[in-house]
Amino acid sequence: MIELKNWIGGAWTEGTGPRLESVNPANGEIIAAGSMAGTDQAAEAAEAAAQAFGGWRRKSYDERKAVIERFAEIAAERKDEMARLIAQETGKALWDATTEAGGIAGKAALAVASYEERTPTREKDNGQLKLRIAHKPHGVMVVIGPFNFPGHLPNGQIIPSLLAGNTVVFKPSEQTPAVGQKMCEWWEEAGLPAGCLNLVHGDREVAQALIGHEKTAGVLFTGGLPAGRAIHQQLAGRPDVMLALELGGNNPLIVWDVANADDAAQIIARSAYITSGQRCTCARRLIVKEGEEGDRIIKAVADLIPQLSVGDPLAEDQPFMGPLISKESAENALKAQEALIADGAEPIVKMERSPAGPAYVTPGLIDVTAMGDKDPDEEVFAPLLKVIRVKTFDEALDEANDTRFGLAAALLSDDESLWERFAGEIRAGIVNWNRQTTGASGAMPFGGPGLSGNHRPAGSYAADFAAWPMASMMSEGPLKDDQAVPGRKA
Ligand SMILES: NC(=O)C1=CN([C@@H]2O[C@H](COP(=O)(O)OP(=O)(O)OC[C@H]3O[C@@H](n4cnc5c(N)ncnc54)[C@H](O)[C@@H]3O)[C@@H](O)[C@H]2O)C=CC1
Ligand SMILES: O=C(O)CCC(=O)N[C@@H](CCC(=O)O)C(=O)O
Repeated sequence: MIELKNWIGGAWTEGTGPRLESVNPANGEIIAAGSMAGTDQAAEAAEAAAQAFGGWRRKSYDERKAVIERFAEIAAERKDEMARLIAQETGKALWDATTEAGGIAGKAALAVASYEERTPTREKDNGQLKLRIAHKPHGVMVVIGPFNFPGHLPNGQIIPSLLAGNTVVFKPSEQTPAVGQKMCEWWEEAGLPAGCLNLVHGDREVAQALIGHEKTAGVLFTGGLPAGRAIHQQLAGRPDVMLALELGGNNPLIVWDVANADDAAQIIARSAYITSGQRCTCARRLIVKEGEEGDRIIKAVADLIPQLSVGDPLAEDQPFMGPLISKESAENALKAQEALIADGAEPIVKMERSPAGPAYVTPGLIDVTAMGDKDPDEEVFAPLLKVIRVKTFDEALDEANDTRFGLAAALLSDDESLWERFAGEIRAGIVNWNRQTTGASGAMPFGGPGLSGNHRPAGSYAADFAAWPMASMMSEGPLKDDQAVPGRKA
């Protein structure tokens, strides 16, 4: 079993808070245990990061980049070890966890490219003056991670932060602390100076202590809307703190004028059911044409569902998907489905408990057309896809945009002119044509409008929230005031 420890100022320290256990949702085994940090230890971590800031920001960009590249080499060498740990801790199928582990290693090169494209120092001459735009680190960045991508997503905030010269306190999700700890061990091995990255384990109380600490200059959060809102409220009146919120979605997928229903069904399944529906980019609403075409698409998805195997994430014969993160999460998802049915939804393929174990559910497909406005605009973080039938493409667009969120959307269509209309009118940050809603590219921004965040996208735009711009006008040569001012006597 992995012993959970906090990493504060370069020292691995026992937590003084409540006991923390990380449970493998596939079989209920405890895979890691220890204690959460006390709130005093959270404060120590923020102080350690503040102390390390001066030394780290004064290192040259190339020196910082070298440490980050060493971390990436370790992550690439140990990808399989990380993939196994991710699979055990999250319940993701090993093939899925392997993709995440590969993303951890790949982030360094992407972040370097983004930094150099978006926030390098630039100078230009306007004839009389030199103009310079430089970028400065904020200071101590608090990174609060989710369970569903416990490595890749916080890593996508830690690396750009460090590259820009910030120092970091990282609090992984209490449901997946071991993956976060493993990444910190690799940073230590890569030679990151003490205090530049600190790890504190804990729940909301520890997060709140970090967010409210006087030395905290930025909060980079990935998680659900309720927690994102609470953080936004905690920081009300603190415009000096950089806040980047990467929240959930209620993502639409329109299928319109498609000849090949079976191929469409494969893409729909990858959008809705990958990672057991536990991706913020998962499609939640399938919008189809009323009548024969819609029926054909729905039938193709319903026929595909029994072929999507659900089982042990580490089985030799890999399943399509593993369990949800916990038994409670499975129970909540089934309750959400029952509430929809009670309010008029018609199950096409019911999401069911799986015999594989209490955290497992099977993919579900449910027609909510008759519910109209009674269909709640909420994210159900599970493999449940709602079907909505509409008459026209205009109605499909209106339906797709009828959400408070705005993270991801996709159109499956053989008609390019529909794609151009979709791209022009859809309100979402990640918008694809004939591709699944999931599996975003790290070479592009990652985030969206509405309640999916606060307009601080991650991905390649993480460079922007990792640094602030400084604009300078520079006049070379000996000081001479040669600017005429009206009303000044010579
Ligand atoms: N837009 C994006 O980039 C992504 C968004 N997500 C969203 O994350 C959610 C799933 O992840 P979960 O781990 O269940 O999210 P969560 O919101 O329950 O927890 C995320 C983190 O927030 C902390 N936390 C919880 N309440 C808090 C509070 N009041 N103040 C401060 N911190 C608090 C937790 O300890 C955890 O570390 C889904 O809603 C999903 O859509 C997940 C991945 C990517
Ligand atoms: O920042 C990046 O490198 C790209 C973001 C990314 O990998 N997104 C994943 C998972 C995020 C989630 O849905 O929870 C995706 O688009 O599938």
